Amino acid sequence: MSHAINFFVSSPSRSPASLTISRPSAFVSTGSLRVPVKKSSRSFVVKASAASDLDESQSSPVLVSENGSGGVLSSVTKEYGRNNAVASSADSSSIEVDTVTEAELKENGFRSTRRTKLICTIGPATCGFEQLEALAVEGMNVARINMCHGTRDWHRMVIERVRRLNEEKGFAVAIMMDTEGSEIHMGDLGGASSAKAEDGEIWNFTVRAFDPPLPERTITVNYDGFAEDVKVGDDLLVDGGMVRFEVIEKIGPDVKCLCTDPGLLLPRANLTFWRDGKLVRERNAMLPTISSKDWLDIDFGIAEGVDFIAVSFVKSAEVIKHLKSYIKARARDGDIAVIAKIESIDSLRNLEEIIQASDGAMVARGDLGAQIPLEQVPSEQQKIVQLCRQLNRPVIVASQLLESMIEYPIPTRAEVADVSEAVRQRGDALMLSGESAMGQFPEKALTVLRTVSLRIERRWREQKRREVIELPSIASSFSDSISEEICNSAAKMGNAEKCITNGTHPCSMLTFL
Ligand SMILES: Nc1ncnc2c1ncn2[C@@H]1O[C@H](COP(=O)(O)OP(=O)(O)O)[C@@H](O)[C@H]1O
Ligand SMILES: C=C(OP(=O)(O)O)C(=O)O
Ligand SMILES: [K+]
Ligand SMILES: [Mg+2]
Repeated sequence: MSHAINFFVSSPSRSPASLTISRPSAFVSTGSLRVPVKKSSRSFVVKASAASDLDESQSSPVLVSENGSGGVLSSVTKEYGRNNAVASSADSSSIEVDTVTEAELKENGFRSTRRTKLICTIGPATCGFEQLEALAVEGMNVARINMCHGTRDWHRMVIERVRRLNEEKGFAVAIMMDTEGSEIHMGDLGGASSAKAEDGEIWNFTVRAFDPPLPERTITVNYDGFAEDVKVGDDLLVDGGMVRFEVIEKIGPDVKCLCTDPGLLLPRANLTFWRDGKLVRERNAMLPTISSKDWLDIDFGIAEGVDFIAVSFVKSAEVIKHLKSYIKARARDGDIAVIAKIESIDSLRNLEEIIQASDGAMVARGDLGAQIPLEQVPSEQQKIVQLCRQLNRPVIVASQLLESMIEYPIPTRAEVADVSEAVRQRGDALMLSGESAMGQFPEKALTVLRTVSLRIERRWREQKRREVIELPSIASSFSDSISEEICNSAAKMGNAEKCITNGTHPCSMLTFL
């Protein structure tokens, strides 16, 4: 048994448009959840329905035109005209399309079969209307805004642009708001976009507040207990170990640290400290998952009608349940899907109940890799993805999928293998972070995600065609079992025949004769 979870974004001008996240599961579907988007009276539906995820007619995202006929976004290629948002089709009910390239249009006959959804973190590199449109054309399904960065006015501007893109150009891009969470992190570097820490340099980590500019080699820390909690000899990991320091001296609110692994410091990067090879987490465990600032951001998200709220550093199911009832009481026309970010040891400990309580989960590998040994991250990813599939929850694989593309136009082969693996595991969505927020090649990175996803998905379909059908025996009498054998043989031969027409070696048919 398999089924699909559909993400619909319907707009008054062109409704309903839907995005489908589909995946097989041994479990029966759970029903549907309708979420309103107030400003544009757009609605968002998470709906489960019976469908095979390898069935092209069921698994592809759908954009449907005003009159209900299937259509394709004309803005995807110059050839199809940018102003006319929807093209008509002969068979209105069966055409299912996504944003597609011209090549895909030709190859698939106006049908995109991509089931893996693509999420882009929006930042300075992609917040312009045209940049957002370029991402939508490349296949962005969800725009993510990270409340760790930027002001609410900035995020509102991005939300308005995405809504305008949907209304004017016919896209169906959803909005995901990601909470800051109350983990320990650095300040904003006094306005600098980054700072380089070199091997052997001494930096001052302090809880004192400064007016910009900051004194040289100074990092402010958001957590008052920081200087108290660290000890001389502790390792201080920035952004999950991208830069590493050793604590060498404590002077009141200042902590002097020696850079032992050089690298680029980014504003508001996360900080973790390790003692004797173990993460120090006593204080972290006491911090609330949703801080008072996060609650204000959540109110903002509800007022703006975001489609998803991703909760950072979830520790238990309780916080998800609390947030869901909070949203239910406040969101006017419905609901907002709550995504649990799995990025801490606590979330791994309470994984099943957290996923059960959530509408979906994110494997947030960036911070997860700072909390557990790096070599454990791939197996945890696999476990989370599998569990989400069993529990019928969509799952996002996030962080560093194409990290090198922040600077370079092509990915490393290892990155391509990582993306392929996430799709092969049947992750429902892949997410770009720095690659799209502040990288030099956001569109190219998205193209890599799209093409790799399509390639792996095509492979499943080919494999599926070759699969030997296992048909359970259900006959209760001798004559029924004869009928059953005949039917089973016919089904197997039909399947084998399909293999031949698809180029499979005819010898494979022998198995069925
Ligand atoms: N709204 C924003 N304004 C400015 N910079 C941003 C914004 N969103 C993201 N960025 C930049 O992109 C980087 C990667 O984004 P993301 O992964 O969402 O954040 P983080 O690295 O804090 O987890 C951030 O470190 C930050 O430098
Ligand atoms: C997605 C993640 O969270 P954020 O980018 O908000 O730190 C992560 O840690 O992998
Ligand atoms: K965040
Ligand atoms: Mg994180």
